[in-house]
Amino acid sequence: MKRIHVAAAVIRGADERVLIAKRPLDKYQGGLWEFPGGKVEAGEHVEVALARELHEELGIVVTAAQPLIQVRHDYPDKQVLLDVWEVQAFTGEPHGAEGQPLMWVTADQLTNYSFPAANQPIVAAARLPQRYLITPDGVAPQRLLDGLARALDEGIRLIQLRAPSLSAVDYRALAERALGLCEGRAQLMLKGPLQWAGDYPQAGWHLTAAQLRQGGAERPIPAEQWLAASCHDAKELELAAALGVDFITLSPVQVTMSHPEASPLGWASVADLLLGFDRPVYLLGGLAAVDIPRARAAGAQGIAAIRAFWPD
Ligand SMILES: Nc1nc2c([nH]c(=O)n2[C@@H]2O[C@H](COP(=O)(O)OP(=O)(O)OP(=O)(O)O)[C@@H](O)[C@H]2O)c(=O)[nH]1
Ligand SMILES: [Mg+2]
Repeated sequence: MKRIHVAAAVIRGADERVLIAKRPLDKYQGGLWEFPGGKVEAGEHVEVALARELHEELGIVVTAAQPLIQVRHDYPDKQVLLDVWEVQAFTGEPHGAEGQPLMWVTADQLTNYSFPAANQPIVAAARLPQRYLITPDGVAPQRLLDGLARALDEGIRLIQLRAPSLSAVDYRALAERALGLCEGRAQLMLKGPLQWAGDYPQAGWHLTAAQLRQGGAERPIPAEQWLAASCHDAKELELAAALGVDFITLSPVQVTMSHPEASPLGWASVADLLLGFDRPVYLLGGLAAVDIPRARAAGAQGIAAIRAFWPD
């Protein structure tokens, strides 16, 4: 069976809301919500197809778009490659040119709508920012919380509380305070034994590669809690996908000050590793905000960093 190449769009409105459309009842998967788009024609460039489909279905003209995520999915009767782009700017007022109902929803509200089975990673990608801040280790708790507050002011929306030099008791106390600070403003990811995850329903859990390698065959925490993992090679990507994580970090892309001994993957092998991996990926290791476009072009969600995103 030939895989059908589909161009689809996460369209951001002025208030960061996302446009979704209801598939007509007489179509394949009719009645489910979708990200507007359609099939790429033979020989057509995907960006051209995206612009054409959005003009046909919504009457808008795309003026700025960048790749968000690629998802391969096998339905019982067809195989699709969903090539999803984030549309940041367009002209015209979207309307359902084919009579399909439209809705603008916040990214977090996307989880309240029924999408085709292939869409789960797309919804995750639409909800996640481009920057993932990892906190520096060895910073006194009050200074760390002050830094976090400033990072939030600077627009950081996803944070991993990493403090390997703290005792379990001190880490948990810090986690409580950091959660209070992040409430309603950012998603906090915690690290540590999985048994702790139930104590922090607002937090996500970020697994180490060692936890991933020990892990079973089932997602260890509820779907409402974000689950992430640190990956370094093809084997760990495979384990992360099998466990059903929502997103990963892939490192080290370049040599970094925090892990000078690790040999870097380099951009070429990063792009190879990401081909066919259908969950949001943050590239990590010696990267900064200027590398985000390159990360996107390589198929990643964005960049994870300590130094580059810590407001010191
Ligand atoms: N546009 C779009 N298609 C999706 C999504 N998720 C998903 O599985 N698909 C699948 O990808 C394919 C896209 O086809 P489509 O029906 O939009 O194609 P099209 O606009 O060219 O329409 P037509 O060929 O039916 O006239 C369908 O098999 C659809 O089920 C999504 O979020 N958006
Ligand atoms: Mg369509």
